[in-house]
Order: sequence, then structure tokens, then C-alpha cells
Amino acid sequence: MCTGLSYTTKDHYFGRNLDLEFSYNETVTVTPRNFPFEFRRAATLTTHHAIVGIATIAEGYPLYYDGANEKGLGMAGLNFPDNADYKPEASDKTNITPFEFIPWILGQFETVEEVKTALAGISLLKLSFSKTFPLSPLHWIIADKSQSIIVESVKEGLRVYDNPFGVLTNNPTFDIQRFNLNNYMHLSTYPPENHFAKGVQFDTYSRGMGAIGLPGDLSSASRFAKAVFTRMNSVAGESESESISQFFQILGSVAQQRGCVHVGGEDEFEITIYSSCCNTDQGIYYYTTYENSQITAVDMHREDLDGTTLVDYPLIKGQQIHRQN
Ligand SMILES: C[C@H](CCC(=O)NCCS(=O)(=O)O)[C@H]1CC[C@H]2[C@@H]3[C@H](O)C[C@@H]4C[C@H](O)CC[C@]4(C)[C@H]3C[C@H](O)[C@]12C
Repeated sequence: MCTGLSYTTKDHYFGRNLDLEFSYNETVTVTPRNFPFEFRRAATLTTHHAIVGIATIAEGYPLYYDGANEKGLGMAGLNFPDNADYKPEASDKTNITPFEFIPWILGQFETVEEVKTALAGISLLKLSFSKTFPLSPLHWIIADKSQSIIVESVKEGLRVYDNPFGVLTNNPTFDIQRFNLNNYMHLSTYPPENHFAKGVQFDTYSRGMGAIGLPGDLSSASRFAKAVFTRMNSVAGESESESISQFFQILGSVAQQRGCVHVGGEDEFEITIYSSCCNTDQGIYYYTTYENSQITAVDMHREDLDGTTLVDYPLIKGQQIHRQN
């Protein structure tokens, strides 16, 4: 499971937890403006916005998991098993495969408003990258500084939802995730008041009791409620340090610790492989990994953004300990 997040202080920050039991050798990948983006059924973008994000590079193509462009737009793909439904080629639409979707959007658009217009003309094509990289069942969060949307290609067609929460997890579909929040509207960051039984004295014996009932398990519906509560009540200063710290704290509230979620085999567990936070205004991609709590940064503007070749940095995965004596 995964959690995607968009959060604005003075700048806009966009990122995710990538929760999985294995990795595909993903790297922080910068795609410069003149790298030719080829699409299976759409015209090549010979020049486009530069992108920074995490991708697996296969046959010279950046298969992005998440990223942001130099104009401040962010986008991430999250698992959406059994619900994602990709389509045969549509003659009246631009056909984009799921693995091309992030480059196609981030390569061309600056705002969510522009993306919404473009989405009316596209269909997500049921076509794999290769035998090694078959189709992934995904849905996407796309965000700029002021708004966020969710895109889901389901049996009924392409669904686009406004997302006032700036959060996405996995199943079920976004309309159900949103509806489910009705169950939590009574939760509060303030101490509770007695509406339970008139005339009975209760003891507010602990801080945080106003949010008793907020789920703490790692299922996707529970992570959605937890992350929305944390994100919507979040208070952060405007500096870069305060903003990225708060961003990683929000992601940390729904991170997966090894041992808590079995997947298949007795010794197989889903973990938060990496957490990312891109300052989309500055083009700086920050990340931590499961074993490396130190924040590492890749600044796209330190690369030749007018170049034609991909630049990739392997994730620094080992714990970096700063000794004080
Ligand atoms: C599985 C990843 C999402 C994390 C997640 O939600 N896991 C939860 C699993 S579950 O719900 O609990 O079962 C997704 C996010 C981005 C995906 C990758 C990107 O889409 C890029 C390529 C696309 C290729 O088609 C397949 C390999 C791949 C390299 C994808 C593998 C995998 O599906 C990734 C890594």
C-alpha cells in the first residue's frame, strides 16, 4: 500500500510513501527538457517540461512512480488492484499507456486546471511496457500549489475527482474513501466533551482523547482516514526545514514497519521502502528510505535541464548516523 500527499505552506510540497515488499531498482531520475519522450500511440514530445522524481529506468525509458515538473505540478501512481481497468485503443481519444501517463502529464502541463481539460481527451490504454514490466493497476494523485485531483480508470471509464484532502491511498475507489470519512467527522484535536450520558462525570485522563476512534491499522481505508486527519489539522511554519519536517511527519503517521503487514510468505512483509517530499516550487526532491532516516536531496536545477539524457541517482539506503562525540 502507499500514501500520496500534497501540502502547501509558503511553497508546495508533493510526495508519497512507497510501501512494498521488494524494489525495482528505482532511482531519483531527472528528465531534462530535450530528452525525447516517445509514446506508443501518441506523438513524441521532443521538448517538454523537465521532471524530477523516482523511476525505474528500463530500455532507456524512465518508468516514473512519482515526480514533479519544473512548473510546480506533481503526480504519483498508487496501487489500485481489481479496480483499475485500462481500455482498448479508442479512435476518438489520445491513447496513453499507464506507464506513459506521468511523463505525458508532467511533460506538458503546469496546473491541475490544464490537466483537467486534457483528461477529457485521453483514454488509458491496456498495453504493457514489456514482458518484464507488465501493466500495473494504478490510480493517480495530481496536484499543484492550490488543488489536487484523483484519476481512476475503472470499468465505467475515466473518473476524475476533486480531492480537497490532498491525500490518496489505495482501494477502494476515491468516492468510497471520501464517503467513509463521514464516519470520523466527530473526531477532534480538542479534548472531548461529554455527549455520552447526561449527569455523569467523566475524566479526560489523557491528551489526544478527542481523536479516539481514528484508525491506526495499516489498511488503505484506515490510512486514508488517518492521513487526512493528520494533514487537515497539520500546523507548520513556512521555512523549508519546518515544511519538509512536517511533510515527513504526516507521511510517518501512516508508514509501514517491517513485521506488521504480512504479504504471502511467512517472512514477507510490506514496508515503507521510501518516503518522498518534492518542493515543487524549487524543484528539489527530498527522500528518506526504510533504513536511512537522514533526508537526502536532489535539486533538478543543479542538472543541465536543457540536456537530452536522463540523470539518475541511486537511493542512499543505509542508515546515516551523525555522531556527536
Ligand atoms: C506497487 C507500487 C505502488 C505501491 C503500492 O501501492 N503498493 C501496495 C501493494 S498492495 O496494494 O498493498 O497490494 C507501484 C507504484 C509505481 C509502480 C511502478 C511504475 O508504474 C513504473 C513501472 C510500470 C510498469 O508497468 C510495471 C513496473 C513499474 C516499475 C511499476 C511497479 C509497481 O506497480 C509500482 C512500483
